[in-house]
Amino acid sequence: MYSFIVNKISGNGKGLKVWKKVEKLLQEKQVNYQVRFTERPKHAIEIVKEISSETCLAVVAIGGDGTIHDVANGLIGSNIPLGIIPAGSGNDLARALDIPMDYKKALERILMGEQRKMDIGRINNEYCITVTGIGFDGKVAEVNNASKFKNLLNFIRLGDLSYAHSVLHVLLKYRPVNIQLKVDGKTLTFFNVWLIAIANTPNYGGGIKICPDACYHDGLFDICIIHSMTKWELLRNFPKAYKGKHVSHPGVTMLKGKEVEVISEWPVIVQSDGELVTKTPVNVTIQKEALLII
Ligand SMILES: Nc1ncnc2c1ncn2[C@@H]1O[C@H](COP(=O)(O)OP(=O)(O)OP(=O)(O)O)[C@@H](O)[C@H]1O
Repeated sequence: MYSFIVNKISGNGKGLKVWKKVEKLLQEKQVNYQVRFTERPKHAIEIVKEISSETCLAVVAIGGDGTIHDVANGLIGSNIPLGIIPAGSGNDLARALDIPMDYKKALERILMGEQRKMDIGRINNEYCITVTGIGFDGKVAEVNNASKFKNLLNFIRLGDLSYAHSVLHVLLKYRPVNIQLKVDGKTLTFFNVWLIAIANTPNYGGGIKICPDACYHDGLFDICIIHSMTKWELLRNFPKAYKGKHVSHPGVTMLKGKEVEVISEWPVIVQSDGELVTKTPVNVTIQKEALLII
């Protein structure tokens, strides 16, 4: 039996539209399934906990990265594989795992049953699947999640642009902060830090390649620190990040590590998979091959 978890409102209603088409296909193919719809943030975690690992072949999330974040947080430690049918605004995890954006192809792949293992990040008692962003992009996630403009862009099928719109909005007011970073026990200090991205997969924000070399099964985070740049420089270099070309700028430091601790001059927002998680200080550790993907 396949258990589907659908966030109807992901991608501004795309979740429900995709589910209706998927359900038709499942019936045509006579696949044994059950479905639950999420009713609120974090509800998917509770739903997953009610699923029996004895009868379940896979839990399939239909939604965006926030939905997958919740489903995966329920699945860790269960040995049930996670299937993904993208239906969000950004779909960065699907992109990183080469999961087709087309629901038919994504479903076919799930039904084929080939499994792979992926690393995940742990922050306190929460798990991060793609990228943990600290500082500027934590604030951007906060603004983006509350944005009405995101819904409008989704409606006209330009959902990928909503993150860029929120970036410009936050840029006007954000103040960079001095940060102490401990990577695998080594302490480093950075001044005027805009953001720190701790990445298991390369992209976030609808295709921004913040850590272009991040690999989901190497047991390491790729870490990007953007510091000592003026607002103007940040703005000018932002488009380059869509191709991962920002990394050669002197204000960009790239590191790798298994455990990252961030202490900042004042508390700044931490987001994981686009969801607000906590504020600094924060400790993020890699959990090698902790999630099965189908
Ligand atoms: N019924 C619901 N009502 C309100 N929020 C919900 C509901 N079900 C799930 N959520 C929350 O909706 C948020 C957004 O979902 P999701 O990230 O999947 O879509 P998205 O933002 O359109 O896509 P992406 O993250 O790929 O840009 C998540 O935080 C999720 O927990």
